[in-house]
Amino acid sequence: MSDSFAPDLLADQHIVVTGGGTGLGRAMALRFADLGAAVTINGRRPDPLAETVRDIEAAGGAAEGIQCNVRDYEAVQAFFEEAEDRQGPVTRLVNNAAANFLAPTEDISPNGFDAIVQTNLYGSFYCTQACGQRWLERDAEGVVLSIATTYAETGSAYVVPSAMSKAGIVAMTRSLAAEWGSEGIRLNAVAPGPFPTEGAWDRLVPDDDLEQKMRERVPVRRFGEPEELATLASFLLSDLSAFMNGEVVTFDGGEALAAGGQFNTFTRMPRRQVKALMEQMRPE
Ligand SMILES: CCCCCCCCC/C=C/C(=O)SCCNC(=O)CCNC(=O)[C@H](O)C(C)(C)COP(=O)(O)OP(=O)(O)OC[C@H]1O[C@@H](n2cnc3c(N)ncnc32)[C@H](O)[C@@H]1OP(=O)(O)O
Ligand SMILES: NC(=O)C1=CN([C@@H]2O[C@H](COP(=O)(O)OP(=O)(O)OC[C@H]3O[C@@H](n4cnc5c(N)ncnc54)[C@H](OP(=O)(O)O)[C@@H]3O)[C@@H](O)[C@H]2O)C=CC1
Repeated sequence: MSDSFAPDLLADQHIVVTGGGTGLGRAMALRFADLGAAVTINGRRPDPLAETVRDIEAAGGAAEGIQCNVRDYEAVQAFFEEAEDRQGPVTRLVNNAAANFLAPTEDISPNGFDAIVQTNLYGSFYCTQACGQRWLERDAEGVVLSIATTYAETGSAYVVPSAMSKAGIVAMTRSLAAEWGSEGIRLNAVAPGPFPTEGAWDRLVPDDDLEQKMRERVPVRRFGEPEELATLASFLLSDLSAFMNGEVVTFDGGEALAAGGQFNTFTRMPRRQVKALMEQMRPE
């Protein structure tokens, strides 16, 4: 996808993307590197990290991949040490790593709840705190962008640990925007609608029929493309958005709003049919 950002929009930045080996994290890492940033990605599996680093380097960018489980506080500390040893001070963080599955809430085990909440909520806090500590100590500015979801606001059936932890990420974003704003540290979040990644689709989309129904929920009648999210994230990490702090940007083709309006269901019928129905109901 082409965009009209200056080619050096993110030059001089060292950007950490958690979970940057796959899906949306990978798309963001590729774009940030293309815009001049040095990128460090993490995740638990070495292969996706190596592949993404290889692709960034092949395109002329600078990237490092470091294995790390963001649920583990000590591992996160060691990750940031290693990232800075390799590519200098980290200046931007994207909290993207996440876990999710569809499950009836009454059936979720303590371990299942932990797997999701510790990755999403604890992992985002550990990484954000590690960056904040460094930036405050150095009197350096910094930006944190967290990937939330639209159901952090509304809640959603069958993904309760994810909804709880993403709501916590939004609360962290808003709280620290106030606490650290005066120190030159900004925090924002993006709430994406559906973006077909292997990680999300394998776990959240049971079959083609449901996929089609999910697509029809989106007013623009399509899913998002990871490159579109990468464009928005580049803007949010750059100085172009310097006055934006504590914001949650919904990026979903209008899906969340459309789900809320009680008569929006009519938009799934042919417009001509809707008009005919409404015409019948007009008083003589
Ligand atoms: C168009 C529409 C889309 C539209 C999309 C709309 C918006 C979606 C918004 C958000 C999207 C995303 O976050 S998408 C991100 C998706 N990506 C990921 O989830 C990547 C990371 N995920 C993972 O690593 C795994 O899937 C996960 C299970 C979470 C963790 O794996 P681990 O190896 O760490 O742990 P495991 O040992 O396998 O499992 C830990 C416990 O969880 C339980 N567990 C595992 N899977 C389970 C399941 N399906 N149901 C119940 N319980 C489960 C196990 O039984 C264990 O409990 P015990 O048996 O008690 O031990
Ligand atoms: N796709 C979508 O429709 C939507 C996605 N989102 C959000 O976008 C983000 C990216 O999701 P998406 O790209 O779709 O899915 P992916 O499954 O591709 O991305 C999740 C990434 O997080 C990494 N990860 C998971 N657990 C850990 C851990 N404990 N430590 C370190 N890394 C971890 C995974 O790597 P590994 O398994 O190797 O550790 C993987 O690279 C997530 O925050 C998700 O909640 C939000 C709304 C919609």
